[in-house]
Parts: sequence; C-alpha cells; structure tokens
Amino acid sequence: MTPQEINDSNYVRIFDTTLRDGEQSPGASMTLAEKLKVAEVLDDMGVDVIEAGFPIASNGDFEAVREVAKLMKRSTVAGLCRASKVDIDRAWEALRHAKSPRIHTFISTSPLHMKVKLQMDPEDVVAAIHESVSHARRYCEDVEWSAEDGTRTEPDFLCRIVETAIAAGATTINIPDTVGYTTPDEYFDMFRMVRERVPNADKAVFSAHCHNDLGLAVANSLAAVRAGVRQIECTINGLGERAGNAAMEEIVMALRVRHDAMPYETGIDSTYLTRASKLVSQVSGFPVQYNKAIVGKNAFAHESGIHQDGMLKDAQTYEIMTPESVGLNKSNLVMGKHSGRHAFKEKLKDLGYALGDNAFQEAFSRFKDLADRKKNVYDEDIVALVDDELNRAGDRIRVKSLRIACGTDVVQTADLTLEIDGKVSSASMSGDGPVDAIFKAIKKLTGEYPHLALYQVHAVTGGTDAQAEVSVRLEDEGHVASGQGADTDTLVASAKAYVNALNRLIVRREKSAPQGLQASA
Ligand SMILES: CC(=O)SCCNC(=O)CCNC(=O)[C@H](O)C(C)(C)COP(=O)(O)OP(=O)(O)OC[C@H]1O[C@@H](n2cnc3c(N)ncnc32)[C@H](O)[C@@H]1OP(=O)(O)O
Ligand SMILES: CC(C)C(=O)C(=O)O
Repeated sequence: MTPQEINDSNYVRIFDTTLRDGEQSPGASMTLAEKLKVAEVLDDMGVDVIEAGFPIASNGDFEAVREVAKLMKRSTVAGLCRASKVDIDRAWEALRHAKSPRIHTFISTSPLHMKVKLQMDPEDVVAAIHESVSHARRYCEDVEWSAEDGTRTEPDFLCRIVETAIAAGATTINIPDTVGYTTPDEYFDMFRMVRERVPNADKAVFSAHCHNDLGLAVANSLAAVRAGVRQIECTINGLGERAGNAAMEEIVMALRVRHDAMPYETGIDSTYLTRASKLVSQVSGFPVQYNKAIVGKNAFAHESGIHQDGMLKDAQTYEIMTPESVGLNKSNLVMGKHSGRHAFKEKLKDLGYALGDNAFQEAFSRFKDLADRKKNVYDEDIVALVDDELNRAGDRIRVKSLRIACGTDVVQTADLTLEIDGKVSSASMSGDGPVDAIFKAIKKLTGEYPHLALYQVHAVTGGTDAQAEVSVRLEDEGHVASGQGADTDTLVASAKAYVNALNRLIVRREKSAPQGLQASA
C-alpha cells in the first residue's frame, strides 16, 4: 500500500530525510554502504517514505538513491529534484527500481527566493510548477511537490501554487519552513488557511518539513498535524541543514506518549529509535548531545539521590516513557555525588555484591568521598572501591594518612601514618621518588623489609581523574603475597597496595611460624 492509500484519517506518515537533508549537514557525508545500512534500519522500523538523496547532485547520490530503491522492502523511496526536466529524468532513472517510488520536486515560492535566488517572475514559477509536476507524473503516480521557503510565501500566492501543483498531479503537498522561521501558531494557521481555501486540497496529503533554527522544528511539525497535515518530514537525531530538521525520535515519541492530547498514529516501531540514532551518529560522525530528548545518553539516566530513590520505588515518578519503548534495556542510575543509599545499594546488587550493614556504610561513605573527588563514578570505580574495602577487611596494618613532597626542586618525602594493631604511628622518609619514600616509611613503621617483586599501576577507567589501581607483590623467607589498592591518588593507592600485601604476607608467615608484630616507631 502506498502512503497515499492509507485510509486512517489519524495516521501520520513519517517521511525520513536523513539521507538527503540530513546529509546536507556540513561534514555529514555518508558512503553508499553507510546509507544502505541506515536505509535498512529505517525500512525495518516502519518509515513510510525514505528520501534517499538528490540524484542529479552527483553520481554518488544517484547510485545511493538507486541502490536504496532496489533494497527497500516496504518503505516508499523518494528522490529530490528541482523544477527541471533533467533533474526529474535523472531522479526517475534512479527511482524506477523501487517497489514504491516517489518523485519529489520543489521550487522556491517566497518573494525573496523567487526574485534573488531563482531570478524568476512569480508567473514563471507557476508555469514551472505545472510543467515539473506534470512531467514527474508521466513517470510516477506518487509525486510530492514542495514550496521551498513556504512559510515566507505570500498567502494568496501560496494558495494559488498549491492548487496548481495538485491540479498537475501532485499527491503530496509539502510546505516547508525552510529557514526555521515560523512558530507553532503561525504554522498551524498557514496550513488551516491553505486547506480551507484551496479548492482541490482534499486531493492531496499535506506535509510539514521544519528546520530547527529557533529550536521549534518539532513543535511546529506537531502544530501542523493538528491543522490536518498527515506527513511529517524529519531526520534521525534531527540531523540536517544548519540547526537541523525536526527529530524523528521526538515526533514519534511525542505522538505516542501524549496520545491523549494528540490522538494520531504513526507506523514507527519506536523500539528501533535508539539503534537508528546510534547508527546515524556513527556514520555521520555527529555525536548526539548528552541531554538530547529520547536518544541522548542522559535521557533515561538519573544521578540525584531523591530521583533515584523515586525511580527504584516506581519508575513513573521520573520517567514519562519506558527506556524499553525506545529500544534501551533499562534506565541508568548514574552514580555520583548526588546519589543516595537506595541507589548505591541497588548498584551494588547489580554488580553482584551483598554487603553487611557495616561494610555497606563504610563503602557508601568511601563512595561519597570518591564522588566528591571524581567527576564520573563508573561501575568499575565502585567495583575497585568495594574490592579494595573487602581486601582490607581484617588487616592489622592500615593507612591512616599520607602526605607527599615531590617535584623538581624538593627532596621526595613521604609523611606516613599507619595504624598497626590499633596503635597509631608516624614516620617521615625520603626516597628515590615518592613511591620509594612511601615504601621506606612503611618498612620503618612496621619493621618489615620484604623484597618488592612487583609494582604495577593501571587506571580503572579513562580520564585524568580515573582511579589508579595498584598491585604489589612482596616476598619474604619463601612466602609470597600480593595486594591491591585503589584511589584517585596513585600514591595513596600505592601505599594501600603495599600495606595490603604486607598484611597478607604476615598472615601467611604467621600461619607457618606465628610471631608478634611490633610497631617500630
Ligand atoms: C532547501 C533545500 O534543502 S533545497 C536542496 C538543497 N540541496 C542541494 O543543493 C544539494 C545538491 N545540489 C547540487 O549538487 C547542486 O547545487 C546542483 C547539482 C543541484 C546544481 O548545481 P549547479 O548547476 O552547479 O548550480 P548551483 O548549485 O550553483 O546553483 C543552483 C541553480 O539551480 C537553480 N535552482 C535552485 N533551486 C531550483 C529549483 N527548485 N528549481 C529550478 N531551479 C532551481 C538556481 O537558481 C541556480 O540556477 P542558475 O545556475 O541558473 O543561477
Ligand atoms: C526542498 C525542501 C523540501 C527542503 O528541504 C526545505 O525547504 O527545507
């Protein structure tokens, strides 16, 4: 069934122009293979019309339209062309392979564009519309005509040319807000006026094509639907010329979530939205802003403790649609300094930890300290933090505090305080670098001088604020023990790792020949 044949008067056709208008974004060019990948997802998700390119523009565009046309199983495939026979012939050459082809022809109709850009009289424009649409109809039953810069077109002239295009055989009439200038009320009034005044308006489906120069593209498109428009032209991620086009994911979800206020249907399977967004971002090289509606990284992410608590009790407290409905697995409780105990407990559960009350309180307080120091707290950080805590449980020696002097013009010194069997002692040692100074201070305080067999540092996550995870292996009298320490400060992590290994070494040694451990300072 072609989009024109759909009988449901509340059905809004989704016309995706990611591959044409989206690709007009400076820097967003896609290869043929990438376009085919995107087109396949659009076809699968239920897009009614895919505008695959502008065939006269280049051989590459021609080939892309032709290959998309061949490949699509259910979507209609459109190719754009100017009001020119050569353009239309070329477009048809590419489209004729499609199961359901559409020729999309356009011409500017605002006084400014006609005079300055086209340098044509309005009467010549009317004639060009008649000729181009009639020519396209010779090839194809499905012809869309667009009035470029329609929202800045003089109303009487607009009505006249819409009537002309429909009389010449256009089955879809698109009145674009080419420069993103209109407002929702104005766009609504314009469509209502045209539909009321043009005598053959009922012979065509009306279409909205909005640009986002004032951030109104989606609002304007939805206003057009209220005025009787039944096709929306949009792009994945809102890609498109300048500030982009109306974002498909926002249109589809607005109509779905607020069906009570806007009782219209689309044929889109919204669970494809995330996948389509990721794919378009990847092939266009345009990242999706974190707070982008529907498909932004943070669209279903919650960091504040109060929100996270609400989410855990009932997701509807802070989410108006489910992440699953747009193809995400689940909401993301982002752990940060605003998170509370409920969310932290849930996160630990997800990560496979079941801590007792004391261990939980200890881990939570260390997590808060970490979140104060670190911009992003990732799952790996929490794992490192809890493992570090579990590793140290029962340790006889603990790091209480550490102060380091290091740099180009100071003696590298570690001022270290340890708690050994409940007794607090401090030492200050210099060394060949801060790590050496720390390890010397530990040896002095514990009276233990094992051989350092391994010292290794790695970053738990990316970024300069990443936690360092340090591994140390110590050997003494045939006993070997390893220890780990994690902290945003590599030197603190080093001290913890050494002390952790030493605790284990002492336990091992004591198991074979028990001995007391004395604080030596
Ligand atoms: C609002 C929109 O998004 S419209 C689509 C915009 N997309 C593109 O322009 C991308 C593809 N475009 C192209 O590859 C090229 O511009 C082409 C192949 C279409 C034309 O290239 P050129 O022949 O070198 O012309 P150029 O781009 O410099 O100028 C455009 C010409 O088309 C004319 N023109 C513009 N729109 C139309 C139209 N709808 N119908 C007829 N003529 C038009 C202009 O008046 C100008 O004519 P002129 O050469 O007589 O002055
Ligand atoms: C050619 C038309 C549909 C267009 O892209 C616009 O006016 O923005």
